Formats: sequence, C-alpha cells, structure tokens
Amino acid sequence: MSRQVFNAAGAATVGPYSHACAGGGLLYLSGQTPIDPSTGALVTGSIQAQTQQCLDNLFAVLDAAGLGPDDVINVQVYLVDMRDFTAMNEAYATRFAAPYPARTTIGVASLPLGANVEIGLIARTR
Ligand SMILES: C=C(N)C(=O)O
Repeated sequence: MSRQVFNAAGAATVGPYSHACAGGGLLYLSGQTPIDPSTGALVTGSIQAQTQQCLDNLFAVLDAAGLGPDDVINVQVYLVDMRDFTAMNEAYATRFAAPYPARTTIGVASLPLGANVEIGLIARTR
C-alpha cells in the first residue's frame, strides 16, 4: 500500500519529500521554511514575517488535507538564532489561538537555503 500524501500549491519543498504524510490517525507535515510559494523565493526581513510565511505554508498543506489550525496538536520550531525567540512567539501568536498546540523550539546551526526559521507540525486527522 502506498503512503497517503498531501501536497499543496501554497507551500514549498526544497528536496525529495512530500508536504505531508498521514498515518495512525495523524498527519505529519514536513518542515516549512519561509519560502513564498508565489515566487519560490525565501522571505527576507523580520523573523516575524518569516515565521508567518512558514505557518501560512503549513496551513495551506493542512487545508489540502481538509484540516485547519484547530487540528494541530504538536509544533516543532527550529531557530538559527535563539535571540529571535520572542519575535517568533509574537508572530506565532497571530496564527494560533489559545488553547495552543504543544510545541518544542530548538536552536540549530543552520537551515536549508539559509533560512532563519523552519516549522513542522503534527495534526490529528478527522
Ligand atoms: C525543509 C525540509 N523540510 C527538509 O529539507 O527536510
């Protein structure tokens, strides 16, 4: 049996993977870097703008699977510079409403394409 995968025009990939893969009642979304899918270019500028682009891309993938932000149960945030933590949180809070999903934020040495933030998530399926 092949994998049940989801891909969305409103998101990007930078390698050999799907935007999302379902299994065990969960939907696992690949990490999204802040690529604007309309241009294929990395969003530059504030960490807020980059964070919002990552989440917009992820929400496009959720939408392709018939899901939305309220279905998200776990989020992984990767930051190249942990000094961006507060600003990332500010942008993050514009895309999720309380009660928030569980989340882990990890500092990393570098990210694909020189991005400053990458976000992945897990959602429940219906
Ligand atoms: C950006 C990614 N999700 C990757 O390279 O795996």
